[in-house]
Amino acid sequence: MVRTTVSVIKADIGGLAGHHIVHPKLKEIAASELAEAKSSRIIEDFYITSVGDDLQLIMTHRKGVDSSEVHGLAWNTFKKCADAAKELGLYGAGQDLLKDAFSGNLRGMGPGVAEMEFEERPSDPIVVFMADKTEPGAFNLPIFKIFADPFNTAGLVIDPKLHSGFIFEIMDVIESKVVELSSPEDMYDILSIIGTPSRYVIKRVFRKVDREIAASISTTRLSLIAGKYVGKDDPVAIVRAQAGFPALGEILEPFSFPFLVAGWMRGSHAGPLMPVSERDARPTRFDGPPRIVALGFQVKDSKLIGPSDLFSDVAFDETRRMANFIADYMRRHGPFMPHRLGPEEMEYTTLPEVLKKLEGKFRHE
Ligand SMILES: O=C(COP(=O)(O)O)[C@@H](O)[C@H](O)[C@H](O)COP(=O)(O)O
Repeated sequence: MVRTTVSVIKADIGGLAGHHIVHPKLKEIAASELAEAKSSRIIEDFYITSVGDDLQLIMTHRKGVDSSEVHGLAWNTFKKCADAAKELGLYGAGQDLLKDAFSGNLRGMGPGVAEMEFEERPSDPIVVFMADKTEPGAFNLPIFKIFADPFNTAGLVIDPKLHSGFIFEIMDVIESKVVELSSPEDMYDILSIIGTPSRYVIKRVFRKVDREIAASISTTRLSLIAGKYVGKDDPVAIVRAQAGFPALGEILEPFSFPFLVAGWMRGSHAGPLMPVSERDARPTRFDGPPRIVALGFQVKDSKLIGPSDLFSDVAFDETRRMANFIADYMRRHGPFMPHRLGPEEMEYTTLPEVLKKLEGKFRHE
């Protein structure tokens, strides 16, 4: 049986009008690079889109996860786009390409990667999530709800295939360590760490009965690679749906609540995560508010059928209205916490430079 790999690889390689949107020319270049790779069978299929100023390469292939050929293809594509971004004078051209030379894998190089390999079911629906102006830990709350909260996912109670629960692989991004915890039995332990999303990030989820991959989330923290703020990580995730996995509607349900995430202006503010259509993935207000797009595909013979732009549903209108209301409320705090993030998270922004200047002005009392 053929195994298919889905790779979602993204990078911010330059924005039109600041950190706003991707110029169409960059999408054209990426499309022509991936079309060539498809004809030479490096990949089987692809879909290109953008969310805010992040270029998104959604690809299927048969080379497995961490394939140097596929990662190399993404790297070279981003490099070509970055060159074009420089020529066009786009803002932050090449921003997420933090290393000079590709050395076989994108890990630690800047672009965000979510990948999974599986044997296709007769019908295999997936959801690809792409966020802008936030960090990977933003997925902790919705992924937990999808795979562990029976008030969100009815199937955890009703469906025998989901009833034994899921295994969460959680990464400590500061110490580069992972831990596996199982739901429902380790639920309180899971929550005790993923409630600190700046440090503990859900990386993968497996179905407990057979360890089948259920979700994969990018964990790149750009500031930890670069040692300073170089734009937000803007994570991506892949989630499998239906027939032994949560239903499409159970996967989307957590996003009907515009929960607060870290990011927004200068990566330094808490704000509501707004679910939007591809058309509305153009953050402007205070460089945000942070937003997320969800695309639904069927994977068939390693080809991508679709997508359907899932948050374009009017059922999310009320969430967007609430997100705008929360954005107003949070903005009125100006430079005060908890709108502005706490000192630990501000360490990787430009605030420490400002505080340093003040050091000499303090006197003991
Ligand atoms: O967080 C931001 C950009 O993140 P992004 O590139 O979208 O990951 C922005 O809010 C910038 O920090 C802000 O526009 C200031 O940018 P600079 O003028 O310092 O480049």
